[in-house]
This record gives sequence, structure tokens and C-alpha cells, in this order.
Amino acid sequence: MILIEGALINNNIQDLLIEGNKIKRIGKNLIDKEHLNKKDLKIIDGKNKIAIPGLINTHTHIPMTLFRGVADDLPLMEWLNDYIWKMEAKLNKDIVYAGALLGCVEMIKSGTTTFNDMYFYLDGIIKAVKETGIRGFLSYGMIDLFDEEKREKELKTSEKTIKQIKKLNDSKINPVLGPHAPYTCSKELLMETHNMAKEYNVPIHIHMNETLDEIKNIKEKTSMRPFEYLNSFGFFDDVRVISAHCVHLSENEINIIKNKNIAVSHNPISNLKLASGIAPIPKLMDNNILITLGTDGCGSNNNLNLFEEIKAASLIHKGVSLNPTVVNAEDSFNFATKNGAHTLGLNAGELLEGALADIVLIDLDKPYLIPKENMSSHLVYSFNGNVDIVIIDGNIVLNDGKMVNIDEKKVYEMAEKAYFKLIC
Ligand SMILES: N[C@@H](CCSC[C@H]1O[C@@H](n2cnc3c(=O)[nH]cnc32)[C@H](O)[C@@H]1O)C(=O)O
Ligand SMILES: [Zn+2]
Repeated sequence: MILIEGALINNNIQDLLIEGNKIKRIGKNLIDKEHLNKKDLKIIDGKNKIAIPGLINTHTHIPMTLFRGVADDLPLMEWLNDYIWKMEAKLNKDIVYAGALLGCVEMIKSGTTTFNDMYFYLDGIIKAVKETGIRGFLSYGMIDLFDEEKREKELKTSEKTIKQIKKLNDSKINPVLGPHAPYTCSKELLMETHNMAKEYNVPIHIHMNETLDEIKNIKEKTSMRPFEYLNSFGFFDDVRVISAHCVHLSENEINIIKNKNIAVSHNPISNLKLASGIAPIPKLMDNNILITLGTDGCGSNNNLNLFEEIKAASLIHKGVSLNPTVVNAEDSFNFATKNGAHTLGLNAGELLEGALADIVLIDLDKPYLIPKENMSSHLVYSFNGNVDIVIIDGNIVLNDGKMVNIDEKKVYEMAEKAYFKLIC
């Protein structure tokens, strides 16, 4: 058992007891109250620290850490077609492993305990997830470009991946289906994905309405907007869909998102960087739509620090609406915690008895956290993501700012080498 003693937890200085992978008790003087024997405990001194639920990043392409800084200042289609997809053709399992490892380390060191990913060479990603101890929702990203042969291949790989992940029987690694987007996937692929999601009871992760161009493209082909088109063949029925981006939406599409309980992964920094636009988050919130946060890949962000996303989400909507009361600190912190957990069906996102022990501790002796009051404001508007202790599924994976299970230096060296293989 792990006991966090005397930390700031849910606005009170108190203790938190972890048993197995769950939070067992939260309260004052737990050693006495729970009749605990110190020698059975791993005690974490929580003095001068705040404990928060681990953050949940609902849209990543984790191995893309290797693409950090290689193709900046471009619009989406040019970025994908002329740069990213060309370099991705050189990837292999080992390069992906190196990029994923770097990504997992980066996420843990900035307080993320769960991520929802879409990529390929999943063997490499699974290996990195296992070695670092993070919680992953992993999908193989499918793109058929309307080619039947490619479609069959992509669907087969997805099905194989779901089976492979289920076989691992590791509650920290969960399968998801990842059709890339309506502009890269045929209707047949999307329909098959829907059936497979129901058959295997897994969620679907897809890019939706990221740019005006792709919406124009779908409208020309189908006379419908993307959400209307997918809805026309029941894509959203009886499955959990996490839609990344949702930047440009019509009233009717907002109604579909609301009525079909679709979760939105808001990626404000990637959308700003690729000049895709700004999602209508306050309007979606008015419609009680579940908003979560994602960084997207490091080719378009360029990091995985979800605290930056929390801050950006709370700022940009104030700026565009000329209204400082929209997306307040609590809203945006909930996007990255409670809402992410709810979307992925995780009993996490809040520090509660019985919830999963996915916990982040932050040392308060940092200039940007002083005065040590109004912490819920600091965490959104002032904190930079530099966390000290991370516990995932009841295991300490970051201690004193250092990775516990892995040699960070080796990860950085491996990633550097992998990068040079990509650009040569
Ligand atoms: N099996 C596919 C791979 C799809 S993985 C998911 C893809 O999403 C791409 N991607 C990353 N960020 C974005 C984004 O913001 N919008 C659209 N695609 C993205 C990423 O580069 C990767 O190619 C194939 O054969 O190419
Ligand atoms: Zn993406």
C-alpha cells in the first residue's frame, strides 16, 4: 500500500491511501484511523505538495514526437501530403518504438497518465506503454483512400490489433478503432469499422471537421456535411465515438453530436498552428456536449504537455468571444480530467475513494505557484506542467521528477538516432 501523507487534496490537507490500483481512503490521520502498520506502507511525504488526478490526453499520434519541428508553419493538407506522409513511409517498428517511448516519457513528466492514440506499428507503441507504465487507449489508424484492397488490409490489421491487445489482458492497455477521417476513408471502411466496434465493444477514434477544405470535399462528394454524411449510415449509433478537432460545425452537426452523445476532443494548439480555425467550444458546452482535450501529434503542436492545452482552451474562447467568463478554469481542468475519463469509460479523473490510483503530485515551491492559494487557478493559468511524482494504476512511475522504470537518457539517445534515420 502507498500512503500520501499530508498533501493538498481536494482543497484540504489530508492523506490518501492506495491499495492495489485504487484509491482506498482519503482523509486526515489515516495511519491511526485505518490502523495502518508503517512497515506495510510506502509513505510519500505530501507536505508542500498538491495531489491532482492524472491528466487524460484524448487525441495523440504518439510516435510523432520524432516529427517535432520538421515541418512547421504549413496548412494541414500540404503538411500531411508533402511532408508527414512522405516521412511516415520510412517508419518501422523500431523507429516507432523510439518515438513512442519519448512520447510516453514526455507525457508522464508533464502529468498525463492516460492517452488515446491513433497510429501504426502498434507493437512498438505497446512496448513503450508497457515499459513506461502509462495507461494507453490504442488504435491502428486506418486510411484506405477509397481503394478496396487497401480497405481490406486496413480492416484486417485493425481486427488483429484488437485481438492482440485483448489477449494482453492488461487493464492499462485498451483497444480502440481508428478510421482516420471521412476524407481518407471510404464509406465501406467506415461502416465495417462501426460493425467491428459493436462486435468487439470498443470505442471509435476519428478526425472530424478539422478544416474548411475537407468539409468542402465531403460536401462535393455527398451533398452533406461530414457529421451528416456519417450519420446517414448510422455510424454514431450504439457506439462510443471520440471525434478529434470538430473545428467547423453547422447547427445541424451540433445537434447530431448532442443527440448521438459523441465526445469531442478539442485540440486548440494544433488547430491554431495549422491555422485550421477555432472550435466553437462555448456553444458545444451550452449544448451539454462532453468536451475533452488533446494535443494531437508533435508535428502540429509541438509538444505533449496537456497543461498548455488546458491554458490555451481557457484563453482562446475568451479572446474570440470577447467574453472573459467562458471556459473558466474549472471547465478547462475538467476537460483534461473528469471528462476525458468519462469519455474513455475510466473510473478516474477525480481523486475519489474507489477510483483508479492515477495521481500526480506537484511540489508547490515553484515561483509560478506562489502565493500558495487559489491553486485551481494556478494549475490552469500559471503552471507549466513540471510535475514531481506520478502514480499510474497504483504504481509510482515518476519520482522526484525522474522516470522510475526507464533510463531517460537512453530514451533521448534512441530518439535522436531514430530521427536521423527518418530524415536521411
Ligand atoms: N494506416 C495509415 C496510417 C494512419 S495513422 C494516423 C495518421 O494521422 C496523421 N495525422 C496526424 N495529425 C493529424 C491531423 O491533425 N489531422 C489529420 N491527420 C493527422 C498521422 O500523420 C498519421 O498518418 C496509413 O497507411 O497511412
Ligand atoms: Zn490528429
